[in-house]
Amino acid sequence: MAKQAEVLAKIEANLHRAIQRQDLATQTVKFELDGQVRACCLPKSFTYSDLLKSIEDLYGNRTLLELYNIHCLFSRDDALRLPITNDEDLKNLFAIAKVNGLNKLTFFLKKETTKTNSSSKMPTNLNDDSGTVSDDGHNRDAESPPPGTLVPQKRHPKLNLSHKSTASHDGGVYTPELIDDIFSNGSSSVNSRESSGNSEQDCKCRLRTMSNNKRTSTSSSVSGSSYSSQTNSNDSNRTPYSRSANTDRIPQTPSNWKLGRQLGQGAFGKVFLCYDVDNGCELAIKQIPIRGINSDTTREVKFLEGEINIYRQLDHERIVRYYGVEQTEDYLQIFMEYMAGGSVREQILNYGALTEQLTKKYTKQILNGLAYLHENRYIHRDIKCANILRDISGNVKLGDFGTSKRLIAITNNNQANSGTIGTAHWTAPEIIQGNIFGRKADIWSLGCTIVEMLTTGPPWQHLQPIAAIFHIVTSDKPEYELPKNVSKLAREFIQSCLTKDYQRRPTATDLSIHPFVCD
Ligand SMILES: Nc1ncnc2c1ncn2[C@@H]1O[C@H](COP(=O)(O)OP(=O)(O)OP(=O)(O)O)[C@@H](O)[C@H]1O
Repeated sequence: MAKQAEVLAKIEANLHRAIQRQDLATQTVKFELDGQVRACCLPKSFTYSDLLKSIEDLYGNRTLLELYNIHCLFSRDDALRLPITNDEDLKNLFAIAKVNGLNKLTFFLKKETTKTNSSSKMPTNLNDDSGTVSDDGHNRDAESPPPGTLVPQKRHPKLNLSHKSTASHDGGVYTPELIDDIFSNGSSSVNSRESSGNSEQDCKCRLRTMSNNKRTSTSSSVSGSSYSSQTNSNDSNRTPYSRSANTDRIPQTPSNWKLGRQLGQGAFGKVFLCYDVDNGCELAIKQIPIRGINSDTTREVKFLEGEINIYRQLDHERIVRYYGVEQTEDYLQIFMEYMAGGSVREQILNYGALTEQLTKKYTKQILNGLAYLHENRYIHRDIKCANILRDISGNVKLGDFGTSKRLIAITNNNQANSGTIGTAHWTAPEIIQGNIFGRKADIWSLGCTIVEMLTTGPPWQHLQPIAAIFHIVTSDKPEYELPKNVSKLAREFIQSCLTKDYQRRPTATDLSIHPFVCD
């Protein structure tokens, strides 16, 4: 009997060791194509051709011919996706995964067109093992799920934050960096947000706590444009989109308007001038193509609509005002305050790096906007010169807050291969490591943005996005070279923004008393 138990124990130990060996040699890799999530096992250091082979096995060989690009998800809350195009990208990816202790990689696959018309596009002799594909790319005819199919609920990797966060599907919401934050002011609303899980409801809750005295009054430094959204006790300065004086001044979405000239193009869509026929005002409108989106994306659009309706209530002289959102068959249209000077990115492209004097002025104004967002428990998530917009008087405001993550999901796009400069280089290390997405991440991005203003590019500007994010997580200090005449104070300010440990990184309020901006 004892002998039998001994033999059984030995077999069990051997089995255990074998399983462990197996675990070390392979890893689970997850794929998502048009909402179809599948997974397979690949060797620990697989090659680009292994990756393509797996995609072919899981989705059918014609998929490869239609594939536009393969993106890897780099942060656990889906804020950063980067293209994987060769073995070099994969090598960087493995290195980042190793540093971050990631065992599961997720790849997003995007087809050239959302509407798949495979029969006309594909050679007829191709071996198709995936059944017919419908307009939304879903496999309708397959009798049983294809190999590697995962249950749909698993679409987004669950956040595994070391601290409490607000609802995971929120856009630019607050995540406390420190455990103290959870129990300090606003803890009850954090809890209520977590329990409701309804982004619009939750944000309303939060905004109700915004006090009117936090709003700054219109100053002479602000644009003289009649569309400026500054609040003031004097209602004569109110935007035409404001409601009556005794409401919270939530701007109305224009209902009768004409499309004007194109102002610019970003990763997710085009921005146009928009003329409100009823009151003669000009706004900016961002049009994001959504024709042919699948049901997962429809859900993201709904969330974004809810969030923008909340952001409409944010009202500060350093924040570009949102005027609402509208959905048509073809586009999601976001109405915003028109900033006649365009972005600081364009300013740099047209006129070169900024002087320290101007950088200081912009930094001060960006800090004011950030402090307001952070006090109200929002995170911008995408601070960079392309999202700092200028009015006609040469003052700046923060634009595009809170929408980046949602737009990545809606357009299944990333910014690195869209002709725009992307976001990877401005991303804080804690985001790439998947630890937390808090206010301090905006401070890191601010540091990168100041480097961008002074040198025309962020730290590690010469690197490809995936190599840049590898260096962000592995290097002790970001790599950049400021012009020789940049002052010691400016250098210190940038260094403190780029403190790798987010717990030691200063807040926007701390920085607002730094001598660089107080002088
Ligand atoms: N509110 C606005 N007023 C005036 N022009 C704007 C406004 N918002 C955007 N633009 C113009 O449109 C361009 C594209 O803006 P968009 O926000 O789509 O992309 P981006 O921020 O430049 O890049 P990315 O998509 O990578 O964030 C800007 O560079 C700017 O010139």
